[in-house]
Amino acid sequence: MSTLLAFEEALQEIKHSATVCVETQTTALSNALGRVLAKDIVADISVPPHDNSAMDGYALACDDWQDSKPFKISQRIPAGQKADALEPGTCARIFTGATIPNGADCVIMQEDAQQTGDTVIFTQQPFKGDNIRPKGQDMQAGQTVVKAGEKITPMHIGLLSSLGLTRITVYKPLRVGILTTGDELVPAGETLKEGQIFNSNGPMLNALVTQAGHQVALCLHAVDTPEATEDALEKLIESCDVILSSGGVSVGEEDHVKDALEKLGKVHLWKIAIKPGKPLVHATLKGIPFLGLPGNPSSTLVTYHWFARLLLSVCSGQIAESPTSYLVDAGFNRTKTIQRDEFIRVSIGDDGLAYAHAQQSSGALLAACESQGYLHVKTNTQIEYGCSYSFYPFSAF
Ligand SMILES: Nc1nc2c(c(=O)[nH]1)N[C@H]1C(S)=C(S)[C@@H](COP(=O)(O)OP(=O)(O)OC[C@H]3O[C@@H](n4cnc5c(N)ncnc54)[C@H](O)[C@@H]3O)O[C@H]1N2
Ligand code: MOO
Repeated sequence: MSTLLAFEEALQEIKHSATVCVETQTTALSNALGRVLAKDIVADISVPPHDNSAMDGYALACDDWQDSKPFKISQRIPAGQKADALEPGTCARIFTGATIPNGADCVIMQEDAQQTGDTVIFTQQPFKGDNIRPKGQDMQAGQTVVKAGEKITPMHIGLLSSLGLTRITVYKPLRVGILTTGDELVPAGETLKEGQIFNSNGPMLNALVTQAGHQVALCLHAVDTPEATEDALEKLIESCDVILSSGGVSVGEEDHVKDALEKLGKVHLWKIAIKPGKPLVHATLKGIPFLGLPGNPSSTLVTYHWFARLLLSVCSGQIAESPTSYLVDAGFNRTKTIQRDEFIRVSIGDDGLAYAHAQQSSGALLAACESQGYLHVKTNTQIEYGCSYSFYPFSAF
């Protein structure tokens, strides 16, 4: 146990060893959803570009107001039209989004006005700035509005369109290679022979990588021999920016991934104090970052969520953000402690408490599908009913 690296230390080590491994390109903003911004975007105009009305109503200088005083309507300003300077002592009929004329400093909404012909009276006293959206309220010219490393969301597409942008600089998609290992594995669709199981980690990793916005460049499978493992790794090195593997990282003589890594590259860390996922291995192969995830499907899932997701984020140019968590109270007790940080698959009950799925084996995947996230129980910690622990919904990853 003493040789296991602490969870937080492993996270920091993987995060700090990773660098951006993709080039940049420009792309149409309309095609940029989910891409990673490569250069800060600085607003070159203010939005809105001029003071404008937040209401349909009347623009005037509020110092001119007196209770029930009739105001002449000296101009009509629909949105999208140039406004003339306000004739002193008058008001302008104005509509939502229209430019505030020079000389006016408030807008009275039409529900608080009585218009007769081309005059209008206002019974409520207005104040400076009422119903005016000032120039630059949303963004000021010169302001950095989106930072390099942010993933473009639909809100960003709207925001950048409001600056008039049509093209932006993004990182090229990260090409991820996936290697599954194991003599017992056959692809779904084939017929199982005695002792065989279907390969579930390959398709699951493919989906996780794709969901994160990266490109799966090559998926290979290697039987449990050193030659097959090295051969597959050599092929992945040729065509990928980062490589993930599943299985073959434990201590048995059928586990060849770690030896192959030592032969072809440099191993940085092996074995972490987490459950599930202990035999995780991190290496570099000819300059290419590599993470070997343990083969038990829930260990693959947990180590992907915590470590591979982080590595791929940094390599793809993203700002490495920790997954969002919140504190929830446990709805169960467990007196036994273990010397590993544990990620228990739990659901949140109607009472707001976290309940552990009955099946916590690292070989079981249905438990993850039937749960809502992880309860993080730190090393050597008991679980006490009603005490708070960090809950990470699966959507946080
Ligand atoms: N003597 C010890 N044995 C084991 C240790 C240990 O410390 N000492 N650690 C255990 C832990 S913890 C884990 S986790 C596993 C991880 O082992 P590997 O990463 O070497 O994985 P494999 O042995 O190749 O496979 C483990 C398990 O997962 C199934 N598997 C593998 N790949 C897939 C796949 N693509 N799809 C579906 N299922 C897969 C495989 O059939 C095995 O059942 O080691 C423990 N042993
Ligand atoms: O650490 Mo292993 O992933 O529990 O089975």
